[in-house]
Amino acid sequence: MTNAEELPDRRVDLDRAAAAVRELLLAVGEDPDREGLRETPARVARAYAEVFAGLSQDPADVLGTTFDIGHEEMILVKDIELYSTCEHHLVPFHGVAHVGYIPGVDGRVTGLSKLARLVEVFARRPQVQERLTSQIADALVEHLEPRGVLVVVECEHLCMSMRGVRKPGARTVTSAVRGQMRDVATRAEAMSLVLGR
Ligand SMILES: Nc1nc2c(ncn2[C@@H]2O[C@H](COP(=O)(O)OP(=O)(O)OP(=O)(O)O)[C@@H](O)[C@H]2O)c(=O)[nH]1
Ligand SMILES: [Zn+2]
Repeated sequence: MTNAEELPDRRVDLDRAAAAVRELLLAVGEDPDREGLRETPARVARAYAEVFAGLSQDPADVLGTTFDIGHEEMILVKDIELYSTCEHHLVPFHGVAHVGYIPGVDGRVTGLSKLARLVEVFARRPQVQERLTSQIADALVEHLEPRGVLVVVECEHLCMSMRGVRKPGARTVTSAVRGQMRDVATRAEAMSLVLGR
């Protein structure tokens, strides 16, 4: 995938989503026609369109803007807040991503905000945290051709907090390391920057 035109049209079907939410309310024993719920199916459909907007976004568009500043050392943006949706239970998981890379031989970099936008593209989809982490890393490898990439994601999963095992506060940490970031010393430097709050 190189540009938005090549993506299938995956914009959310609002009417279909609203009908499904109405069915869900009926299934749990609610009355979707009572005053407080009357607008809820349409409202939830719009909310889902926002929460899953990443399905119709292409990381190539986000990382299309690069500039050559000849910087060859590590660049790390940390504590990028994220909200995603667990694909198993369709409830949120939220936390932070730390995204770092070492530019390629040409020293080309992307704008710092683009790293946060890249996180959004993949977070706003039904996800598991491991895939979210590796997709961010692999998109950077594909589009920036950097020497190395490190992505660390730390999240609390509401499916573990509000239901199921009910362990609020448990945080899941995942990482994806590519290229020169695999070197022990480089990785240690990146991790010390991530952990140094
Ligand atoms: N590896 C991984 N697991 C996840 C993620 N989000 C949710 N899960 C887990 O997915 C699993 C689904 O397990 P199932 O046994 O099929 O579903 P369940 O009966 O609802 O499981 P419980 O949550 O243990 O009640 C659970 O253990 C969740 O904690 C994620 O991002 N990565
Ligand atoms: Zn879950």
